[in-house]
Parts: sequence; structure tokens; C-alpha cells
Amino acid sequence: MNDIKIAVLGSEGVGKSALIVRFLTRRFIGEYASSSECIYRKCLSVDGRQVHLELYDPCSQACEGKSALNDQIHWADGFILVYDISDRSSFLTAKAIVHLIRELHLGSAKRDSLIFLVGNKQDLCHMREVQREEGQRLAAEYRCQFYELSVAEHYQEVAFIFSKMVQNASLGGKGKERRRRPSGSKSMAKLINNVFGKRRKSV
Ligand SMILES: Nc1nc2c(ncn2[C@@H]2O[C@H](COP(=O)(O)OP(=O)(O)OP(=O)(O)O)[C@@H](O)[C@H]2O)c(=O)[nH]1
Repeated sequence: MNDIKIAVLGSEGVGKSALIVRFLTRRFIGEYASSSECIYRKCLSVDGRQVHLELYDPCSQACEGKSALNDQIHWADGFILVYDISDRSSFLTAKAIVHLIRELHLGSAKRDSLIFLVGNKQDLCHMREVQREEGQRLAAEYRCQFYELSVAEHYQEVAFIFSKMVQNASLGGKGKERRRRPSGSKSMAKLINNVFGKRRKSV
């Protein structure tokens, strides 16, 4: 079975958990308990082959600092870098992360097809601080694929992004060494706990 590890990275509150939860459950839920980082697992069938997908969702508060980020970058095969189109500082964070990924030049992470830049919260376009063209330019500069969407409103786009990433990773992803995971892993039960958990966030 192929193992594919994807880290979903970005500033606090950009919608990383929402993106993962939307992909795994098809549902958008406005509140998440995310006081700890976690890894979600899912088995998929891609072109008749079984793929074991691991999705890393960091807790922004607990994972600040370059060394935590380095660990995450070492661990992952592919990256989904999320920013919030209504928050310019989150765009600058995404830029710093993609720069670091490129700087570290690690294994398959070098492959252009395995870094996606995602501008989330397109439904908040009346509060837009980052133009679509800026996202496109950043993606072109760092040779990533670019998407803009609303996790709240666009399930199909969310599903497309993950299936594209899995497809790209499984095309060239064989013979990788085992890497230490950045931290704890969680099951669907934990996911449900997170979704219906404690921390309240505003939309
Ligand atoms: N309007 C709108 N709100 C969204 C969207 N996606 C996520 N949110 C909201 O943004 C807030 C933060 O979402 P999270 O998924 O917890 O963000 P995160 O990046 O995981 O945050 P940390 O766990 O703190 O790093 C929540 O209130 C979500 O409901 C979206 O597409 N549109």
C-alpha cells in the first residue's frame, strides 16, 4: 500500500481544520476544538491501488517556531498551504512557509506538483485583502499550484484539491524512507471530538 503524507499548513484561523474536516466528512462545521496538533488517516483507492493517506493538522498555537515547521516539512510528501483572502498577514505567512519548503529542498517536496497554495474564505470577498492575482503570482514564483475557494461553500473544490494532491503524490511517491511524524495521530473518533469540541471560533 502507498503511504502519502500531506501537511496542511498556514496561520492560525485560516481554515486548515475546516478544510480537512470538509474533505473527510463532506461537512462544514463552524467551530473546532484544536488545542493540539493531529494526524488524520484515510484509506483511498486511486486507479485501483490502495493509498493510505495521512493528513497533518498542526495546532498553530502549539507549533510556532521554525523548528516545529522544519519537522513538519521533513515529515510530509506534499503541502497544502492555506491563507485567508481576508487576512493579508496570513498570506505573508504562507509566503514564508513556501519559501522555507523551497529552501530546505527536501525529497519529493521539491516536486512542483506537491505544493498547493490555497486562498480560503472566498465567500468573504467583500473583506478581501489579498487579490487573486497576488496568489497566482506567488504560486508562479514558487512553482506551486494555486487554488482559491471557500471551504464553507465549495465541497467539490475541496475534494478536487485532495484528490489532485493524492494523484500527484502517488505518481512519483515510491520508496520513501520512514520519517518521524511531527506529533500525535488521531482517528475519526478524535476528529468527531474536535468537530464538536470545546474551542469556539467565529466565522
Ligand atoms: N467565512 C468562512 N469562514 C471559514 C471558512 N473556512 C473556515 N472558516 C472559519 O474560520 C475559523 C477558523 O477555522 P479553522 O479551521 O479552525 O482554522 P485553523 O487554520 O485550523 O486554525 P488553528 O487550528 O487555530 O490553526 C472558523 O471559525 C471557521 O468556521 C470559509 O471558507 N469561510
